[in-house]
Amino acid sequence: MSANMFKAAIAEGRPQIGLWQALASPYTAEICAGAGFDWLLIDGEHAPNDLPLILSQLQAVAPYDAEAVVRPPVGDPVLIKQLLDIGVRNLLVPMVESAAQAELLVRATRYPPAGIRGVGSAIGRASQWNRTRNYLHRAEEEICLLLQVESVAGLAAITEIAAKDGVDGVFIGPSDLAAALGHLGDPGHAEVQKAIEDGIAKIREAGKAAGILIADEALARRYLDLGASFVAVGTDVTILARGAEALARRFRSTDAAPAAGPKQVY
Ligand SMILES: O=C(O)C(=O)C[C@H](O)[C@@H](O)CO
Repeated sequence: MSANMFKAAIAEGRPQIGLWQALASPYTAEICAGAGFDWLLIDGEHAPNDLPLILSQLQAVAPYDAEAVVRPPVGDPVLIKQLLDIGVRNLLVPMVESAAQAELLVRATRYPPAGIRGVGSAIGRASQWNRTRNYLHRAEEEICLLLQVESVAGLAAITEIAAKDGVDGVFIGPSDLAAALGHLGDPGHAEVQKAIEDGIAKIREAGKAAGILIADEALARRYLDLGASFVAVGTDVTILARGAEALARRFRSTDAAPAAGPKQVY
């Protein structure tokens, strides 16, 4: 079993720069895997990713240095079992709000007696279908569990969540946190920024890795300076959408009507 270099790097505080994957495509995931990022977040919460599609993206990224981090739509131990069995080694679990929830999520990543992960390594990609020697007793050391704090309750419990044995890092979700603090759509609001910076400090005080997703370069560098060690700095969707729009504008005559957006069919 190869060592999880991403887990080791964030444990040592070595910055890991990531890119969000929301196009739900192994083809674009492979393009991004060769772009030079340390990690790619395969989003099962807000992108149309199901288990087979996540598997195909894991396989597409596997030959590259970029480490895949997968976000399930919810912190469900059954779904976590399935993700671990297809070979996910790094989990980012959304909306964690208590130490008790963190404890359950740690147990979901561990086999008995330490945890509740069901044993299916014989038919799982994670063990290379039992080609990996002693997988059952070694799996835990290479699994990286990252929990998201992005609500008022989560902020109140951030120290206890971060301190939990088995939690490798805490990610602050700026969009949901802004909404929770009454600033929907405005993660740059001073109150949100203070909560983020206080949160990073508390995660670091607990001796754990702090992470975030922020497309603003100045803020990303600010958080890295504050000690965040897994920072996603953009999304594949945004790169494609804004890049395509900018290119189209370069060739559209200035008096042409602006491109019509999609009919509101949803
Ligand atoms: O709350 C957040 O911000 C996140 O958790 C990241 C977002 O969910 C991501 O989808 C980008 O908007």
